[in-house]
Amino acid sequence: MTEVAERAGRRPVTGPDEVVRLEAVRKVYGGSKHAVTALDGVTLGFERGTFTAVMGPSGSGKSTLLHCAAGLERPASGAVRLDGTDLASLGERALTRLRRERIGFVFQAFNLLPELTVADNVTLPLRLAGRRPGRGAVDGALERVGLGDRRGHRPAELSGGQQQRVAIARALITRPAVIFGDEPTGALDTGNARAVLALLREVARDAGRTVVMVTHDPVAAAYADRVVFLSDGRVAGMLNRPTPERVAEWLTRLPGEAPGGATETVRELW
Ligand SMILES: Nc1ncnc2c1ncn2[C@@H]1O[C@H](COP(=O)(O)OP(=O)(O)OP(=O)(O)O)[C@@H](O)[C@H]1O
Repeated sequence: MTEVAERAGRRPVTGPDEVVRLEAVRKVYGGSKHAVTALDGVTLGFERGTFTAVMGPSGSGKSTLLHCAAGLERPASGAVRLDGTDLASLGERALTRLRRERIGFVFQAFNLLPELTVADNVTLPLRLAGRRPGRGAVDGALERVGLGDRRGHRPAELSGGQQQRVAIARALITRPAVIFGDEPTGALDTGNARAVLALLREVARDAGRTVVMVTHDPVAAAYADRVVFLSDGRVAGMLNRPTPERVAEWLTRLPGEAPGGATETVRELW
């Protein structure tokens, strides 16, 4: 753990092609009496076209990390850069605009509007941003997620997996710099979860998007290029080219000290 933190301190301020960079981010909830340190000095970069899974025990700070990286919450100290912009330099309106235009979100509960068609759900972020969606863009996004023939359907007429794919098409429509997923497969059965994970991987590899996903599931995490492990609000380690077995092994070591293998994987990265 210490090794990661120390090495993180020596890293350059921005990496080669990092779309998102957190630098010594601390986030504290509550007042002085009941303060909870959700993030305790997280330094981390996410490179363009990569798929990262964020894992760790309940309460380790995964959602808080996502929220700070996406500008949904402001850190107590430290910095977040997204697509070249220091989020602290933006006021609320500019931050909202940046979120709409540069970030896609995929949540466990698909968050589709039931009264809108699939096509209208997908184009919602563009319309909220005052842009007029072209038919080609909508069809392209729906075809990418394998739902080209469902544009006129309502969410209730689709399976959970299909609804999540609509949510991914909606996340893609603005051509965002980064897509954040908070347990995107948490409500899906195995088959649908696999399809959604394969799609997220494809979105990173083929479409060059940067995907960051919080998950509790080692099998889901193994679809990513890299797993970041959090423990007590800190980066406890990282694993490149994860397999479900190695991820599970890592999880059993958290939040305690990570011996042998941890050092080996830390070396892989730094
Ligand atoms: N709005 C809040 N107010 C007070 N404390 C909070 C708030 N949000 C999170 N926390 C606390 O911050 C810590 C980190 O929470 P976070 O939700 O980021 O963890 P997590 O790893 O995503 O957990 P889980 O896997 O259970 O979703 C926890 O101790 C949590 O109780």
